[in-house]
Amino acid sequence: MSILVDRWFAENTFSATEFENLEKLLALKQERGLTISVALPALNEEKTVGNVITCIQKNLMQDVPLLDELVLIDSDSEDRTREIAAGLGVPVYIHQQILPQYGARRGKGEALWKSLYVTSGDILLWVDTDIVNFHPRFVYGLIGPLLHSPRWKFVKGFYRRPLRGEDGQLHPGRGGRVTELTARPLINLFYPQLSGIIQPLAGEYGGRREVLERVQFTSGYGVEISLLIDVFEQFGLDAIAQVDLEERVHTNQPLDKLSKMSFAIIQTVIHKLEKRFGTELVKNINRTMKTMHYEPDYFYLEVDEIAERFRPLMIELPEYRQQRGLDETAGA
Ligand SMILES: O=c1ccn([C@@H]2O[C@H](COP(=O)(O)OP(=O)(O)O)[C@@H](O)[C@H]2O)c(=O)[nH]1
Ligand SMILES: O=C(O)[C@@H](COP(=O)(O)O)O[C@H]1O[C@H](CO)[C@@H](O)[C@H](O)[C@H]1O
Repeated sequence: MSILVDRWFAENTFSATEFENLEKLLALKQERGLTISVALPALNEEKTVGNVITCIQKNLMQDVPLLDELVLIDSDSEDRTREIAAGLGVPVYIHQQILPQYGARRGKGEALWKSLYVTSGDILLWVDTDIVNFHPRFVYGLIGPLLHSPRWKFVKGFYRRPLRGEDGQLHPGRGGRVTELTARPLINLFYPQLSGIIQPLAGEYGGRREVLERVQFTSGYGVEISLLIDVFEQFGLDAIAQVDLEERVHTNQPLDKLSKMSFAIIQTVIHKLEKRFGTELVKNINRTMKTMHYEPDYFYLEVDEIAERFRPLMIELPEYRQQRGLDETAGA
Protein backbone atom coordinates (compact mmCIF):
# COMPACT_ATOMS: atom_id res chain seq x y z
CA MET A 1 0.00 0.00 0.00
CA SER A 2 1.26 3.55 -0.65
CA ILE A 3 2.72 5.64 2.19
CA LEU A 4 -0.41 7.78 2.12
CA VAL A 5 -2.65 4.77 2.57
CA ASP A 6 -0.33 3.19 5.13
CA ARG A 7 -0.41 6.36 7.23
CA TRP A 8 -4.18 6.68 6.87
CA PHE A 9 -4.61 3.03 7.87
CA ALA A 10 -2.43 3.42 10.96
CA GLU A 11 -4.11 6.63 12.16
CA ASN A 12 -7.74 5.93 11.26
CA THR A 13 -8.31 2.26 12.06
CA PHE A 14 -9.91 1.38 15.41
CA SER A 15 -11.33 -1.63 17.21
CA ALA A 16 -14.80 -1.73 18.74
CA THR A 17 -13.16 -3.00 21.95
CA GLU A 18 -11.66 0.49 22.44
CA PHE A 19 -15.20 1.84 22.96
CA GLU A 20 -16.86 -0.95 24.96
CA ASN A 21 -16.99 1.17 28.14
CA LEU A 22 -20.46 2.52 27.39
CA GLU A 23 -20.67 4.70 30.49
CA LYS A 24 -17.49 6.47 29.34
CA LEU A 25 -18.91 6.82 25.83
CA LEU A 26 -22.13 8.27 27.26
CA ALA A 27 -20.17 10.82 29.31
CA LEU A 28 -18.23 11.81 26.19
CA LYS A 29 -21.48 12.18 24.25
CA GLN A 30 -22.94 14.44 26.95
CA GLU A 31 -19.73 16.46 27.08
CA ARG A 32 -19.85 16.94 23.32
CA GLY A 33 -23.58 17.79 23.48
CA LEU A 34 -24.32 15.51 20.51
CA THR A 35 -27.41 13.41 19.74
CA ILE A 36 -27.28 10.04 17.99
CA SER A 37 -29.82 8.34 15.72
CA VAL A 38 -29.79 4.84 14.24
CA ALA A 39 -31.83 4.04 11.13
CA LEU A 40 -32.43 0.41 10.18
CA PRO A 41 -32.96 -0.22 6.45
CA ALA A 42 -35.10 -3.28 5.84
CA LEU A 43 -36.60 -5.25 3.00
CA ASN A 44 -38.31 -8.46 4.07
CA GLU A 45 -36.15 -9.09 7.13
CA GLU A 46 -38.75 -10.58 9.48
CA LYS A 47 -36.34 -13.36 10.52
CA THR A 48 -33.66 -11.06 11.91
CA VAL A 49 -35.03 -7.55 12.42
CA GLY A 50 -36.58 -8.28 15.83
CA ASN A 51 -33.30 -9.42 17.37
CA VAL A 52 -31.41 -6.45 15.95
CA ILE A 53 -33.97 -4.05 17.43
CA THR A 54 -34.24 -5.63 20.88
CA CYS A 55 -30.47 -5.88 21.20
CA ILE A 56 -30.09 -2.17 20.39
CA GLN A 57 -32.99 -1.16 22.64
CA LYS A 58 -31.78 -3.10 25.67
CA ASN A 59 -28.05 -2.35 25.49
CA LEU A 60 -27.94 1.12 23.94
CA MET A 61 -31.22 2.75 24.98
CA GLN A 62 -32.33 1.13 28.25
CA ASP A 63 -29.18 -0.04 30.05
CA VAL A 64 -27.12 2.91 28.76
CA PRO A 65 -29.03 5.68 26.91
CA LEU A 66 -26.34 6.15 24.27
CA LEU A 67 -28.90 6.44 21.44
CA ASP A 68 -31.52 9.16 21.20
CA GLU A 69 -33.49 7.68 18.35
CA LEU A 70 -34.06 4.37 16.56
CA VAL A 71 -36.21 4.09 13.42
CA LEU A 72 -36.96 1.43 10.82
CA ILE A 73 -36.84 2.62 7.22
CA ASP A 74 -38.64 -0.01 5.19
CA SER A 75 -38.64 -0.66 1.45
CA ASP A 76 -42.27 -1.73 1.39
CA SER A 77 -41.56 -5.19 2.77
CA GLU A 78 -44.12 -7.88 2.05
CA ASP A 79 -43.44 -9.90 5.19
CA ARG A 80 -43.91 -9.00 8.89
CA THR A 81 -40.87 -6.69 9.12
CA ARG A 82 -42.83 -3.49 9.82
CA GLU A 83 -45.25 -5.26 12.16
CA ILE A 84 -42.38 -6.65 14.24
CA ALA A 85 -40.65 -3.28 14.47
CA ALA A 86 -43.85 -1.43 15.34
CA GLY A 87 -44.65 -4.07 17.96
CA LEU A 88 -41.32 -3.25 19.60
CA GLY A 89 -42.19 0.44 19.68
CA VAL A 90 -39.89 1.49 16.83
CA PRO A 91 -41.17 4.24 14.50
CA VAL A 92 -41.62 2.68 11.05
CA TYR A 93 -41.43 4.50 7.72
CA ILE A 94 -41.86 3.25 4.17
CA HIS A 95 -39.33 5.32 2.27
CA GLN A 96 -41.40 5.42 -0.92
CA GLN A 97 -44.04 7.32 1.10
CA ILE A 98 -41.58 9.92 2.42
CA LEU A 99 -41.21 13.05 0.28
CA PRO A 100 -42.76 11.29 -2.75
CA GLN A 101 -42.33 14.51 -4.70
CA TYR A 102 -38.61 13.68 -4.75
CA GLY A 103 -39.17 10.22 -6.10
CA ALA A 104 -40.38 6.91 -4.76
CA ARG A 105 -37.78 4.48 -6.00
CA ARG A 106 -36.94 0.94 -5.06
CA GLY A 107 -33.63 0.39 -3.33
CA LYS A 108 -31.59 0.68 -0.18
CA GLY A 109 -30.03 3.96 -1.22
CA GLU A 110 -33.35 5.79 -1.17
CA ALA A 111 -34.08 4.26 2.21
CA LEU A 112 -30.84 5.67 3.63
CA TRP A 113 -31.27 9.06 1.96
CA LYS A 114 -34.78 9.51 3.31
CA SER A 115 -33.75 8.28 6.75
CA LEU A 116 -31.95 11.64 6.99
CA TYR A 117 -35.32 13.34 6.73
CA VAL A 118 -37.12 11.29 9.38
CA THR A 119 -34.32 11.39 11.98
CA SER A 120 -32.82 14.31 13.89
CA GLY A 121 -29.58 13.09 15.48
CA ASP A 122 -26.36 15.06 14.98
CA ILE A 123 -24.87 11.66 14.19
CA LEU A 124 -26.74 9.16 12.03
CA LEU A 125 -25.74 5.50 11.76
CA TRP A 126 -27.12 2.72 9.56
CA VAL A 127 -27.13 -0.98 10.45
CA ASP A 128 -28.29 -3.77 8.17
CA THR A 129 -31.27 -5.74 9.49
CA ASP A 130 -30.22 -9.06 7.95
CA ILE A 131 -27.44 -9.53 10.50
CA VAL A 132 -27.65 -12.95 12.14
CA ASN A 133 -25.03 -12.45 14.88
CA PHE A 134 -25.94 -8.92 15.88
CA HIS A 135 -24.04 -7.37 18.82
CA PRO A 136 -24.17 -3.82 20.27
CA ARG A 137 -20.54 -3.35 19.08
CA PHE A 138 -21.91 -2.95 15.57
CA VAL A 139 -23.24 0.41 16.83
CA TYR A 140 -20.99 1.61 19.68
CA GLY A 141 -17.91 0.72 17.62
CA LEU A 142 -19.02 3.25 15.00
CA ILE A 143 -19.92 5.90 17.59
CA GLY A 144 -16.46 5.79 19.21
CA PRO A 145 -14.37 7.74 16.67
CA LEU A 146 -17.20 10.24 16.02
CA LEU A 147 -17.33 11.18 19.71
CA HIS A 148 -13.56 11.13 20.20
CA SER A 149 -12.67 13.76 17.64
CA PRO A 150 -14.31 16.16 15.16
CA ARG A 151 -11.60 14.97 12.78
CA TRP A 152 -13.64 11.88 11.91
CA LYS A 153 -16.83 12.66 10.03
CA PHE A 154 -17.68 9.29 8.49
CA VAL A 155 -17.08 5.81 9.93
CA LYS A 156 -17.23 2.38 8.24
CA GLY A 157 -17.34 -0.94 10.04
CA PHE A 158 -15.20 -3.86 8.94
CA TYR A 159 -15.26 -7.51 9.93
CA ARG A 160 -14.54 -11.05 8.98
CA ARG A 161 -17.33 -12.19 6.67
CA PRO A 162 -18.04 -15.92 6.58
CA LEU A 163 -20.40 -17.06 3.83
CA ARG A 164 -23.19 -19.58 4.39
CA GLY A 165 -22.74 -22.15 1.65
CA GLU A 166 -25.25 -24.43 -0.09
CA ASP A 167 -24.36 -26.96 2.59
CA GLY A 168 -25.71 -24.57 5.23
CA GLN A 169 -22.24 -24.31 6.76
CA LEU A 170 -20.44 -21.04 7.41
CA HIS A 171 -17.30 -20.80 5.30
CA PRO A 172 -14.74 -18.33 6.71
CA GLY A 173 -13.50 -15.56 4.46
CA ARG A 174 -15.78 -16.23 1.51
CA GLY A 175 -18.27 -13.43 2.16
CA GLY A 176 -18.19 -9.95 0.67
CA ARG A 177 -18.37 -11.39 -2.86
CA VAL A 178 -19.30 -8.10 -4.53
CA THR A 179 -16.70 -6.32 -2.42
CA GLU A 180 -13.92 -8.63 -3.60
CA LEU A 181 -14.97 -9.02 -7.23
CA THR A 182 -16.29 -5.53 -7.98
CA ALA A 183 -15.79 -2.81 -5.37
CA ARG A 184 -12.19 -3.48 -4.37
CA PRO A 185 -10.87 -3.76 -7.96
CA LEU A 186 -12.68 -0.54 -8.95
CA ILE A 187 -11.35 1.27 -5.88
CA ASN A 188 -7.81 0.10 -6.57
CA LEU A 189 -8.11 1.15 -10.21
CA PHE A 190 -9.75 4.54 -9.82
CA TYR A 191 -9.60 5.53 -6.11
CA PRO A 192 -6.41 3.91 -4.75
CA GLN A 193 -6.37 6.36 -1.83
CA LEU A 194 -9.38 4.39 -0.50
CA SER A 195 -7.64 1.03 -0.87
CA GLY A 196 -6.99 0.84 2.89
CA ILE A 197 -10.69 0.58 3.60
CA ILE A 198 -11.19 -3.05 4.46
CA GLN A 199 -14.96 -3.27 3.89
CA PRO A 200 -15.96 -0.45 1.53
CA LEU A 201 -19.45 -1.90 1.14
CA ALA A 202 -20.05 -2.56 4.85
CA GLY A 203 -23.68 -1.89 5.69
CA GLU A 204 -22.77 -0.69 9.21
CA TYR A 205 -21.61 2.91 8.88
CA GLY A 206 -22.62 6.52 9.26
CA GLY A 207 -21.41 9.94 10.20
CA ARG A 208 -22.15 13.53 11.08
CA ARG A 209 -25.40 14.89 9.76
CA GLU A 210 -23.73 17.97 8.26
CA VAL A 211 -21.63 15.61 6.12
CA LEU A 212 -24.40 13.19 5.18
CA GLU A 213 -26.55 16.09 4.00
CA ARG A 214 -23.88 17.13 1.49
CA VAL A 215 -23.13 13.86 -0.27
CA GLN A 216 -24.94 12.06 -3.08
CA PHE A 217 -27.15 9.06 -2.36
CA THR A 218 -27.79 6.72 -5.29
CA SER A 219 -31.14 4.97 -4.90
CA GLY A 220 -29.98 1.35 -5.15
CA TYR A 221 -27.05 -0.77 -4.00
CA GLY A 222 -24.55 1.78 -5.28
CA VAL A 223 -25.20 3.89 -2.18
CA GLU A 224 -22.24 2.61 -0.15
CA ILE A 225 -19.64 3.22 -2.84
CA SER A 226 -21.29 6.52 -3.74
CA LEU A 227 -21.13 7.90 -0.21
CA LEU A 228 -17.57 6.67 0.29
CA ILE A 229 -16.30 8.38 -2.86
CA ASP A 230 -18.20 11.60 -2.14
CA VAL A 231 -16.99 11.87 1.47
CA PHE A 232 -13.43 11.23 0.28
CA GLU A 233 -13.66 13.84 -2.49
CA GLN A 234 -15.47 16.49 -0.45
CA PHE A 235 -14.01 16.03 3.04
CA GLY A 236 -10.72 14.18 2.46
CA LEU A 237 -9.35 10.79 3.39
CA ASP A 238 -8.67 11.75 7.02
CA ALA A 239 -12.39 12.45 7.56
CA ILE A 240 -12.94 8.71 7.24
CA ALA A 241 -12.35 6.16 10.00
CA GLN A 242 -12.90 2.41 10.09
CA VAL A 243 -13.65 0.16 13.06
CA ASP A 244 -13.07 -3.55 13.57
CA LEU A 245 -16.47 -5.05 14.45
CA GLU A 246 -14.95 -8.55 14.56
CA GLU A 247 -17.29 -10.82 12.57
CA ARG A 248 -20.57 -10.31 10.74
CA VAL A 249 -22.84 -13.13 9.66
CA HIS A 250 -25.73 -11.97 7.51
CA THR A 251 -28.29 -13.46 5.16
CA ASN A 252 -26.32 -14.09 1.98
CA GLN A 253 -28.09 -13.65 -1.32
CA PRO A 254 -27.54 -16.25 -4.06
CA LEU A 255 -24.77 -15.29 -6.48
CA ASP A 256 -27.08 -14.45 -9.40
CA LYS A 257 -28.90 -11.92 -7.23
CA LEU A 258 -25.59 -10.11 -6.62
CA SER A 259 -25.20 -9.40 -10.32
CA LYS A 260 -27.55 -6.41 -10.14
CA MET A 261 -25.76 -5.24 -6.98
CA SER A 262 -22.46 -5.40 -8.86
CA PHE A 263 -24.01 -3.61 -11.83
CA ALA A 264 -25.23 -0.79 -9.56
CA ILE A 265 -21.76 -0.38 -8.09
CA ILE A 266 -20.02 -0.30 -11.48
CA GLN A 267 -22.60 2.15 -12.82
CA THR A 268 -22.11 4.39 -9.77
CA VAL A 269 -18.32 4.42 -10.11
CA ILE A 270 -18.54 5.25 -13.81
CA HIS A 271 -20.95 8.07 -13.00
CA LYS A 272 -18.51 9.42 -10.41
CA LEU A 273 -15.61 9.16 -12.85
CA GLU A 274 -17.54 11.01 -15.53
CA LYS A 275 -18.50 13.77 -13.06
CA ARG A 276 -14.88 14.13 -11.97
CA PHE A 277 -12.83 13.41 -15.07
CA GLY A 278 -15.26 13.48 -17.97
CA THR A 279 -12.57 11.76 -20.01
CA GLU A 280 -13.20 10.36 -23.46
CA LEU A 281 -12.67 6.90 -21.95
CA VAL A 282 -15.53 7.38 -19.50
CA LYS A 283 -17.76 8.92 -22.15
CA ASN A 284 -17.16 5.93 -24.41
CA ILE A 285 -17.91 3.52 -21.57
CA ASN A 286 -21.06 5.47 -20.82
CA ARG A 287 -22.11 5.44 -24.47
CA THR A 288 -21.79 1.65 -24.49
CA MET A 289 -23.62 1.40 -21.18
CA LYS A 290 -26.49 3.49 -22.53
CA THR A 291 -26.97 1.06 -25.41
CA MET A 292 -27.34 -1.92 -23.13
CA HIS A 293 -30.33 -2.33 -20.86
CA TYR A 294 -30.04 -4.35 -17.67
CA GLU A 295 -32.93 -6.49 -16.54
CA PRO A 296 -32.96 -8.26 -13.15
CA ASP A 297 -32.11 -11.62 -14.70
CA TYR A 298 -30.20 -10.94 -17.87
CA PHE A 299 -28.68 -8.43 -20.19
CA TYR A 300 -30.50 -7.93 -23.45
CA LEU A 301 -29.24 -6.01 -26.40
CA GLU A 302 -31.26 -3.15 -27.80
CA VAL A 303 -29.07 -2.03 -30.66
CA ASP A 304 -28.37 -4.46 -33.51
CA GLU A 305 -24.82 -3.33 -34.17
CA ILE A 306 -24.03 -4.20 -30.57
CA ALA A 307 -25.59 -7.63 -31.16
CA GLU A 308 -23.25 -8.10 -34.12
CA ARG A 309 -20.33 -7.75 -31.75
CA PHE A 310 -21.75 -10.40 -29.44
CA ARG A 311 -23.27 -12.64 -32.15
CA PRO A 312 -20.23 -14.92 -32.52
CA LEU A 313 -20.37 -15.57 -28.78
CA MET A 314 -24.15 -15.87 -28.59
CA ILE A 315 -24.40 -18.27 -31.50
CA GLU A 316 -22.99 -20.90 -29.15
CA LEU A 317 -26.02 -20.55 -26.87
CA PRO A 318 -28.51 -23.35 -27.67
CA GLU A 319 -31.55 -21.20 -26.95
CA TYR A 320 -30.14 -18.48 -29.21
CA ARG A 321 -29.54 -20.99 -32.00
CA GLN A 322 -33.04 -22.38 -31.64
CA GLN A 323 -34.60 -18.89 -31.47
CA ARG A 324 -32.80 -17.92 -34.69
CA GLY A 325 -33.61 -21.23 -36.39
CA LEU A 326 -29.91 -21.80 -36.64
CA ASP A 327 -30.10 -25.31 -35.43
CA GLU A 328 -31.11 -27.67 -38.26
CA THR A 329 -31.98 -30.18 -35.57
CA ALA A 330 -34.38 -27.66 -33.92
CA GLY A 331 -37.85 -29.15 -33.59
CA ALA A 332 -36.54 -32.52 -34.78
O1 LIG B 1 -34.31 -2.19 -1.30
C1 LIG B 1 -33.67 -2.55 -0.30
C2 LIG B 1 -32.67 -3.55 -0.33
C3 LIG B 1 -32.02 -3.91 0.83
N1 LIG B 1 -32.35 -3.29 2.00
C4 LIG B 1 -31.68 -3.66 3.25
O2 LIG B 1 -30.30 -3.34 3.12
C5 LIG B 1 -29.52 -4.31 3.83
C6 LIG B 1 -28.53 -4.94 2.87
O3 LIG B 1 -29.26 -5.42 1.77
P1 LIG B 1 -29.10 -6.94 1.25
O4 LIG B 1 -29.23 -7.87 2.39
O5 LIG B 1 -30.03 -7.07 0.11
O6 LIG B 1 -27.61 -6.92 0.71
P2 LIG B 1 -26.46 -7.92 1.15
O7 LIG B 1 -26.40 -7.87 2.64
O8 LIG B 1 -26.84 -9.26 0.63
O9 LIG B 1 -25.29 -7.34 0.50
C7 LIG B 1 -30.50 -5.30 4.44
O10 LIG B 1 -30.77 -4.89 5.76
C8 LIG B 1 -31.74 -5.14 3.57
O11 LIG B 1 -32.93 -5.45 4.26
C9 LIG B 1 -33.31 -2.29 2.06
O12 LIG B 1 -33.57 -1.73 3.13
N2 LIG B 1 -33.95 -1.94 0.91
O1 LIG C 1 -20.05 -6.77 0.46
C1 LIG C 1 -20.62 -7.49 -0.39
O2 LIG C 1 -20.01 -8.08 -1.30
C2 LIG C 1 -22.16 -7.63 -0.39
C3 LIG C 1 -22.54 -9.13 -0.44
O3 LIG C 1 -22.01 -9.78 0.68
P1 LIG C 1 -21.93 -11.41 0.76
O4 LIG C 1 -21.13 -11.87 -0.41
O5 LIG C 1 -23.36 -11.92 0.73
O6 LIG C 1 -21.26 -11.67 2.08
O7 LIG C 1 -22.70 -7.03 0.80
C4 LIG C 1 -22.58 -5.64 0.98
O8 LIG C 1 -22.89 -4.91 -0.16
C5 LIG C 1 -24.10 -4.16 -0.24
C6 LIG C 1 -23.96 -3.17 -1.40
O9 LIG C 1 -23.07 -2.13 -1.08
C7 LIG C 1 -24.42 -3.43 1.06
O10 LIG C 1 -25.67 -2.74 0.94
C8 LIG C 1 -24.54 -4.49 2.13
O11 LIG C 1 -24.85 -3.83 3.37
C9 LIG C 1 -23.26 -5.25 2.29
O12 LIG C 1 -23.61 -6.40 3.05
